[in-house]
Amino acid sequence: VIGGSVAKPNSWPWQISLQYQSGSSWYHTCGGSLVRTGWVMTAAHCVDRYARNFRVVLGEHDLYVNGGTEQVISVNQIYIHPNWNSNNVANGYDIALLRLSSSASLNSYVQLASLPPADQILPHNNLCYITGWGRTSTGGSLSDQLKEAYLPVVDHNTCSSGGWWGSTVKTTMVCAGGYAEAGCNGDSGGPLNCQVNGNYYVHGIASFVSGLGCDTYQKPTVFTRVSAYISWMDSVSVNH
Ligand SMILES: CC(C)c1ccc(NC(=O)[C@@H]2CCCN2C(=O)[C@H](CCCC[NH3+])NC(=O)C(F)(F)F)cc1
Repeated sequence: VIGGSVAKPNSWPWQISLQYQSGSSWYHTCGGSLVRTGWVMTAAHCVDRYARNFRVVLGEHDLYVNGGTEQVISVNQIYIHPNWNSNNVANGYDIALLRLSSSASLNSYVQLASLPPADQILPHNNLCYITGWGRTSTGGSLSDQLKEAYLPVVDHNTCSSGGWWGSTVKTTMVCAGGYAEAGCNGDSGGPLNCQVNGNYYVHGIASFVSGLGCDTYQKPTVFTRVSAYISWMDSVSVNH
């Protein structure tokens, strides 16, 4: 996350750290959201590479400090959207569901995300926050502690216009961005937390930013629009 500030610990209790094993160590690679006690929602591009060992850390704040609130659960199965094409993130479908090997215990540090109703579209400038442990500057290092940044919605009309993202952005995506705030590598898969009638809902899954830099002018962070995939998620979790 570029800009913003360190989040109050566990104030986004559905945020998870998706980690992969290399040798005997584990590394943060993406964010994600707990959507059922046994299911995590993340980006397809986070898990579409060669078979890796993944684990999910819930109740996390500082990646390098054991705060005593963490729950570490291994990933049993990965369900990537069937239409996802790793060679073309502009197509959309950058969404995956991870089946956990055991159920998370819900408490004040670990809670389920609220998902929006199917097909809900938020208005321009709707209040949202991106959260994540991603790079704090383009080419910089990951954040040790979970960060949050104010990222108001940029409506499709604006986001898909010339000078902005143009036709790269589809209606199955949500754009959000200030001018100094943005998602960055390592925030992928994490939530765009949007306030609707006083409650926060996960409306986006961090998908891509400009290859020219995470906070490039008129290239707001692009998220998978969660409300476009409610029925797909229901069908996966009901059948598995
Ligand atoms: C749509 C197409 C023209 C396109 C547009 C932007 C990109 N951006 C990028 O690839 C930049 C550079 C490093 C990682 N990155 C990203 O945008 C990465 C992974 C994208 C996955 C693409 N296979 N995503 C993120 O950093 C984010 F925003 F989710 F936190 C890639 C492709």
